[in-house]
Amino acid sequence: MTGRLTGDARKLELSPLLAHGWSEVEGRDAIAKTYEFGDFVSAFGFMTRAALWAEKMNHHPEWSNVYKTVEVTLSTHDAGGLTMKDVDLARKMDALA
Ligand SMILES: C[C@H](O)[C@H](O)[C@H]1CNC2=NC(N)=NC(=O)C2=N1
Repeated sequence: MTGRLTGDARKLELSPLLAHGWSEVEGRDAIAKTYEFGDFVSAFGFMTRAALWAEKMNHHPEWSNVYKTVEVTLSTHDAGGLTMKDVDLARKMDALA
């Protein structure tokens, strides 16, 4: 089980994500991003594809959808904070969006 990301490793892994629309969540060891799509079907299609990957990775987002918008928060519940699983899922979601 990979441990929580801390120190230089955390900075190294998070900085590219923070440069691409991800933000650290106040009061939680988590990252979040809001995706805006052209229409509802595109937003839901993204969620569908991302869900299949999340299941394959056995790592699942906390997310919500309102019309064209998908809000995503990632953290590893078993570790109580951010791990490489969150980084990997974030990268995959950005690739799918
Ligand atoms: C039993 C199952 O493997 C665990 O509950 C997995 C499922 N998906 C998960 N997703 C996330 N975000 N964090 C976890 O700790 C986690 N654990």
